Amino acid sequence: MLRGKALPASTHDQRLLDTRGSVDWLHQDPWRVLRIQAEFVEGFGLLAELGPAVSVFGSARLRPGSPHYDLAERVGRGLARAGYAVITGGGPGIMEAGNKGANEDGMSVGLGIELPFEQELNSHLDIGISFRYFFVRKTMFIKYSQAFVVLPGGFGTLDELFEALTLVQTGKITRFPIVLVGTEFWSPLMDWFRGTLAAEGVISPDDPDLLYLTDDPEEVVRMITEAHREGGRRLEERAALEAAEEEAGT
Ligand SMILES: CC(C)=CCNc1ncnc2c1ncn2[C@@H]1O[C@H](COP(=O)(O)O)[C@@H](O)[C@H]1O
Repeated sequence: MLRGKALPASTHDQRLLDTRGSVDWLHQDPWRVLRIQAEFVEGFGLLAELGPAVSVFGSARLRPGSPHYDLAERVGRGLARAGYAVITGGGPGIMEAGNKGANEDGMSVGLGIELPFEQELNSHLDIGISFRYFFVRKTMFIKYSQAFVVLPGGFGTLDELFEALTLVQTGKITRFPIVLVGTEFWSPLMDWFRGTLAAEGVISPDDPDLLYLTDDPEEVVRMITEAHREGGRRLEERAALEAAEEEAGT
């Protein structure tokens, strides 16, 4: 309820119907909420029936010919052949390589981001969506994939890695393997986790074990499928135990 001086100078109807007015309001936060909502609706709608999927992250800057590009392509192919859709940021570099590998044998998805410079989704996609908001896009990666594979990359890649790691560490997502590909690139980070973060007591000693580390695309697929199989088995065991307890009246 609004009274007296709190009353606005015009009504919602007036502002809707008066097309001659200023359009500054288009850029105000209440309107943005609807755009944000629209991005969620579009993303949820397009991805709802995707099936099992793995997100592949890595540098936008590495080009064909780089060993990491080649590795990402092989990872994408392996995941697709194992029945996983591959989701990337839809851009160039490692993202493009992951999509390219997946495209022939499975579903290839790109969740792009609007950037200050012109940027197109790569051409190896079955489903491509461009987001305005980073946080909406990040929700899609987490919601629609069951594992993250992280190849060498810069700040964008680290942001995606640390978000998933925090969600797993705090129990917000479970049965969610995170695989780092590129032992030479990632080992210094793992050493820092153990030698500094765990040693200083700012993470638990076993937190670094939340990450798998490998150079082998086949092992990436094996680690993910085994983690999912193991997680599924544990869920079934728990359900059976609960059913038995219920039957016994305990
Ligand atoms: C050439 C160039 C800089 C293009 C940027 N174009 C991009 N298009 C889509 N996703 C991106 C882009 N840049 C960063 N990202 C996101 O951040 C990660 C890569 O960032 P970086 O290059 O490691 O830090 C990707 O996994 C992706 O999800």
